[in-house]
Amino acid sequence: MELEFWIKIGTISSVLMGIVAASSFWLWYNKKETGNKHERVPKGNLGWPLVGETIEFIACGYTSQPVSFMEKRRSLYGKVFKTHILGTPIIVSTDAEVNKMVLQNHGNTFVPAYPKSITELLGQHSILQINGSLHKRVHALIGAFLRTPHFKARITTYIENSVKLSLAPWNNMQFVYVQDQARKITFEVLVKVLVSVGPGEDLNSLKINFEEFIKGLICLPIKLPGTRLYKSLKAKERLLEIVGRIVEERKTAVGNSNDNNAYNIHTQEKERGVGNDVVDVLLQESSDSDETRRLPFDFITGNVIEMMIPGEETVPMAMTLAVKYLSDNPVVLDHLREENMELKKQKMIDSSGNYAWTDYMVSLPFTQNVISETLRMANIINGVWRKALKDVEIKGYLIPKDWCVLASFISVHMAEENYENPYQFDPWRWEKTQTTTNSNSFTPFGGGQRLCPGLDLSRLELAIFLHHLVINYRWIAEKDEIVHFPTVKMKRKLPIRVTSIST
Ligand code: HEM
Repeated sequence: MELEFWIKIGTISSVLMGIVAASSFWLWYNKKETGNKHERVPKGNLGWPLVGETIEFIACGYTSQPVSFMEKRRSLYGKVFKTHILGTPIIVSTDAEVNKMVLQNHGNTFVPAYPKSITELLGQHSILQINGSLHKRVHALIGAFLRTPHFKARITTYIENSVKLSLAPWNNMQFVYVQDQARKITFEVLVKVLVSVGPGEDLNSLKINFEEFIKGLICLPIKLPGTRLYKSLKAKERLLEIVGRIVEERKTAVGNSNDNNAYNIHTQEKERGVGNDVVDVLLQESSDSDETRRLPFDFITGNVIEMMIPGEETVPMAMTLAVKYLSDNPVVLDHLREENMELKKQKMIDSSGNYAWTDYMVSLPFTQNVISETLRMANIINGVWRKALKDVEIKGYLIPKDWCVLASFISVHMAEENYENPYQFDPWRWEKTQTTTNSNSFTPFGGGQRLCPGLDLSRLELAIFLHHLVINYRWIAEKDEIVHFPTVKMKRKLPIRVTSIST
């Protein structure tokens, strides 16, 4: 009994000593960072040892105002401050100009920084992780391909068909769960863009395994059998197998149809991004006459899967939140319906009746404003993380080498100084000359070297979805809430009851 007592006392003392030692280190570290050269490091508080200010950060993510974590510190320390969240000390910028400088990344000072579980799952050649000239080249190839008239025409028709097919049975459903329906539509489109796989067995396997794969993006970075990370890595192996087989078949088919290898095309054509999907575009690069520039097979298969990550959750969440905001703002919905009914009428008069890319992207200005306003308020990607490769000074703030920076988009999008009544869903604000989608204060798709190449594709998908939704249906949304952590979601997947509009 006595021995047990002393063991307990011994254990408690060791734990206490550990806490004291960690706290002393922490105080020293905090002081070190604010002293001498680090006077110019932004002010702030690194919080508790190990956890820093993570608990408050996460707690705010579960409220209706996740930006309150940033706002509180901004009012205490200024627009750029330091904190310690999710296992790392970090400098947070809520300043549009500082964010711009970080994103522009002159002199390649900043590299993407992700939690360990994400880097484990991404693979070292992922477009999301690579830097320098290879990144520039791959980014430009994908961007150029997605801008080709050939791609725009094909994908417009494909998305239209996919949306119409998905919306058709809504009339017979008691509740439509918008979040699920939107996910189904957008995953099909994404897979079409990347590997041209249509509905069927391969699409189902890709969907099942991709869902398993992304569950591990935010988890404990332990790779033992049975752990979340391990299961996700296994799912990625299965994804690589499926995509690998498709890429192999494509290579063989092209090789058989043309002895000179159809992928060995003229450089100018490559720059124009000719091809039917991202696999085609990357395969063209794997046959470059300059051996040093050839993209290896693993690079192509890995990247096709990794490019699904930024596209898979973002577009369906934007669709879902657009429906949510429209349900809460009937005047906006009426105006949106009017504009889209008008286009429909015009198309019925027009002999072909077909819609083109420009119909959705140019001829529906109010719809595009609804999309901009949805992206501003939804903050589906609420900011990006970077790591400084050297000491860098921006607007008088010093970001020391090896520190992480969070360029917080949500803080800029929800600040009164940038948007009047920022919590009001007001698509008309985009008609005012000073509010433009090209400004530093509007960055839902990031900016600079890593500006989202799927920007126009996302706007197109959203416009097609909204068009066919509002011309065909009226709806009443059930009560639901937006959750902001770890990613933006609707608590109940946004159930709505629809009635069709008879024409
Ligand atoms: C509403 C929808 C979307 C939003 C809000 C969004 C947002 C973003 C943001 C903020 C970045 C920059 C990340 C960074 O700087 O580290 C990004 C990058 C990227 N996005 Fe999107 N995205 C969307 C849709 C898509 C789609 C549909 C695709 C697929 C074609 C896509 C593909 C990519 C890729 C490949 C990158 C990496 C670019 C690079 O690092 O060079 N995104 N996206």
